[in-house]
Amino acid sequence: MKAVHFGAGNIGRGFVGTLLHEGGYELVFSDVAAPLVDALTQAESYTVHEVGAGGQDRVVTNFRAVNSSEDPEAVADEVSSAQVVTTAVGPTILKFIAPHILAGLRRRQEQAAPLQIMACENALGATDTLREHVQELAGEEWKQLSARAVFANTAVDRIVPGQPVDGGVDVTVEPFYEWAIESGPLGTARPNIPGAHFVEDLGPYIERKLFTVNTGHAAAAYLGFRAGTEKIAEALADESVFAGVRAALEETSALLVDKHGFAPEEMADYRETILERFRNPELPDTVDRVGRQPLRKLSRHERLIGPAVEAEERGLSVEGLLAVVEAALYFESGEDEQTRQLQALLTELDADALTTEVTGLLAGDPLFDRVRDMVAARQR
Ligand SMILES: NC(=O)c1ccc[n+]([C@@H]2O[C@H](COP(=O)([O-])OP(=O)(O)OC[C@H]3O[C@@H](n4cnc5c(N)ncnc54)[C@H](O)[C@@H]3O)[C@@H](O)[C@H]2O)c1
Ligand SMILES: O=P(O)(O)OC[C@@H](O)[C@@H](O)[C@H](O)[C@H](O)CO
Repeated sequence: MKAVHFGAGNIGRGFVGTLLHEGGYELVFSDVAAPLVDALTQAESYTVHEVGAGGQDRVVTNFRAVNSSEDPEAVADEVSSAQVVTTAVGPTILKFIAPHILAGLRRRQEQAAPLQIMACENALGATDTLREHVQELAGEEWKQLSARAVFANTAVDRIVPGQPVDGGVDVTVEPFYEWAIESGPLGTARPNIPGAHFVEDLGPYIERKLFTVNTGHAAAAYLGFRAGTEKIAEALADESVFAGVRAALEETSALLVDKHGFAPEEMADYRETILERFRNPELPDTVDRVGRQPLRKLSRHERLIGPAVEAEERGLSVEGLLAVVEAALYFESGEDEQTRQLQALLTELDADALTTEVTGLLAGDPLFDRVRDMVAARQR
């Protein structure tokens, strides 16, 4: 069995690749970062160091790496004969993966079992997005090719911090992980991924993950940066940051209970586990990494504005979430391009235009006025 994984970065090596290896797949990493591809090509194994309570070292072997910029033909060949394709490249990069998948499907033998494709990104319906890109590229040809692949949405959860530049290909991760996969598209031929669970309706799971783990994380990063902290664990140790994270998460939990029927006690336990994970003192995670790409994180259906609008529409509290949105406007940490772009937009656009450009809210929408007022205050 062979799996091709696009994106050999933090979560690619530290989670997706690890579980595919443990599930018995021969692993082919595909990435565009030449030094990373070279390092993986030279390594016979790498070690995933789980740090924190219950953590152990796991060794990954039986992999190779291909540079998809330099050798797209080799990538198409690998995809054509794989059983599984996964991605962890970032939601905005999926459009660049689509041509490789299409090229692989064109070469795939017609009688082969359908290729199982799963995008492991922090976004709602990421695999659907990838399928739409492939389908759009294929045009009319999709009628012949569509039976050669199945596309299943997934929700993946494991905190994998940025790794030291000179740290080689080993990865430091937290011990916790969760991987939920939409079962419908796969039928009975499920991929062999240890610990993954298959669910009929992924919607509630991905929303619970994004609107708790990722909303809470964003809160820790944006409130933590304003409080002068660099590490996520340090941010949580600051009482006012902790209170702000907790307030935002109580609001998203109330929404998830109301919308999906999760039990309030189950949500309270889920929240506490997550706060404990954020506080892991051995995990070297930073506000830079967790707050990266604030334009994506502030967009209409993402982890802050998304749940805030739905909560407002249901008459639920949104004060904690709006406090995080406000803090995000002050985020200037790290080398990230979108962080620079947000600060530039704050000087270039007026408050109404910026609110719509960044959050997707239109004048008259719930919360537009409140967000616009926060933007205007930031610009004064
Ligand atoms: N790190 C985490 O804790 C975590 C957890 C769950 C989900 N995720 C999600 O996984 C995705 C990746 O996150 P990450 O933290 O591993 O980021 P990362 O930057 O460490 O890894 C991304 C990798 O993708 C590669 N890449 C970029 N463009 C590419 C292309 N066109 N083709 C192939 N590879 C390409 C990069 O070179 C890099 O190695 C994101 O969607 C993120 O939200 C991350
Ligand atoms: O990857 P992003 O930028 O969407 O979000 C940053 C972190 O919140 C995220 O990577 C978490 O560590 C991860 O989602 C935990 O499962």
